Amino acid sequence: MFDSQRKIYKTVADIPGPRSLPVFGTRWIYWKFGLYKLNAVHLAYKDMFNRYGDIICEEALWNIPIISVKDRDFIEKVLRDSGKYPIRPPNEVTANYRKSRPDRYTNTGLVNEQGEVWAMLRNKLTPELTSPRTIQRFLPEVNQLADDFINLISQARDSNNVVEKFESYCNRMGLESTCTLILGRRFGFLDGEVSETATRLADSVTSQFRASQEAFYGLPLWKLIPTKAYKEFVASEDALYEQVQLVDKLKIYDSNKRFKLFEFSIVSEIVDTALIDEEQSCTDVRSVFVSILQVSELDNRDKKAAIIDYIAAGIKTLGNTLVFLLYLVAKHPDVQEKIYNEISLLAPAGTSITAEHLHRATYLHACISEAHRLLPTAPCIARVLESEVEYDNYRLPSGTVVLLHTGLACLENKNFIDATSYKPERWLDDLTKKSPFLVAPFGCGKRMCPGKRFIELELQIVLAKMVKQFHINFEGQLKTEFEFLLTPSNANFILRDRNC
Ligand code: HEM
Repeated sequence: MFDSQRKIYKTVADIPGPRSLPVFGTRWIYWKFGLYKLNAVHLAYKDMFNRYGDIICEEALWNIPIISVKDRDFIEKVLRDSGKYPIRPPNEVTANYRKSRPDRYTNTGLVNEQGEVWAMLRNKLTPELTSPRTIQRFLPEVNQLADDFINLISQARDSNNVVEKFESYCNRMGLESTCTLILGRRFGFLDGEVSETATRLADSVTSQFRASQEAFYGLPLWKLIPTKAYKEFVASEDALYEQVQLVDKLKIYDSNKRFKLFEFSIVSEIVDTALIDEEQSCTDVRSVFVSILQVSELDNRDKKAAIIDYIAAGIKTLGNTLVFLLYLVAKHPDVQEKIYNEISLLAPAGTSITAEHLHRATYLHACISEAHRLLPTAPCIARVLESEVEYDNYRLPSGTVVLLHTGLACLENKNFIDATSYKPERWLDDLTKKSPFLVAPFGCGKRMCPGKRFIELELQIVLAKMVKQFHINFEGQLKTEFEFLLTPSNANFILRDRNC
């Protein structure tokens, strides 16, 4: 095609990719006899980029194009140029289900909404969660969570110091930490016995991610009939909802330190009481919960939906990220010793980790950034283009869905020297620090993850305490699957006490 200056340009239809079928598009590649497996979508993209080059076109049902890119400049341009309301394609299963339940939801929630409704939810629901003050206040609680986690995995070791299925313990940590952050109290998910609630919640979140995976990469048959995946999704949404219903009966202290039964119907009274209580205690961890209850402009249904979304967004993301970080550290004993030396100097044995220690633990930070670069839980950022973008002589019109493969771009030697090696030292160099659009484990811009600060704190404290307590080992290679997130499976860690 030509533009007004007779310059030749190519369109979306010219972008290479797997063969497309009428109506079904390229979704056949994940069918039973297709080229790739649905639980290994991350490997499929690696292969497709090798076959077709740096830009690929897949087609969803009704031949709707989805463009995948791993070029650094393209990624940067799309993320940098996003406007007032950046559009992330919604999770269709969640959005459809929520629209069918007006008794429970007035909108599709912060994760899935767009435009002014999204901006309103973001404005009302996230300031407390993203505030550095909230995170500082949470520090003693995170120290305690990390101690309880270490206690749990110490007990879980067999006689050879092996913890089998380590990822299940990390998911329990994700569950306990996120619920503590969002609901303001401990739930006991790190106690020795796995409670039925913990199992149900963790299973619900796994089902949600699996259903999202099938909805996005498979055929959306669930729009016609309730498929197995769809039924599982509905059951998981119900389980999460019921869990939040329990919160309606949460006991919290009133200003005279007496227990009070919390009901959503008397929100304002409880909020007032809780607020007085907040002011009296600087170690209180209920501020996020209270801030959600406090938004007078929001319907109670929106408050419950926000709690559900936060819990669902936090559990597995944190669990997976923790496994990846500890795996990379386990595979690099030299790195582990450097962390140990740094932390032992800053926070000698028996002392809690403070904000000051963390501020000065530059090597610890570098180890975490490098793990995000090499094994990111969310290896791709999705956007809908808000205006036309030109790339390599292609013109992509506004409205095109693009998948920005930051995870794969991070593994390219043209973007990072010796890109596939775990080298935390690279983060001590100022040049590497200037890669905010490539190493973006929490996304970018106005739609960036509001849980980022909390997760960063949690990862720093858990890593520091784990390395202080154990020599961490891992035999062989970590297996990963793709469940809308990069997910570890059957991870067996060897944890030897340092003081033995
Ligand atoms: C290691 C843990 C986590 C990772 C890797 C992670 C990653 C992400 C990513 C990549 C996005 C998309 C950002 C974008 O499109 O630019 C996102 C969005 C989001 N995350 Fe997280 N997340 C984590 C933990 C959490 C936690 C603990 C919470 C809540 C307490 C949370 C709540 C959310 C919400 C509500 C959104 C949607 C924000 C919006 O669209 O405005 N996440 N997260």
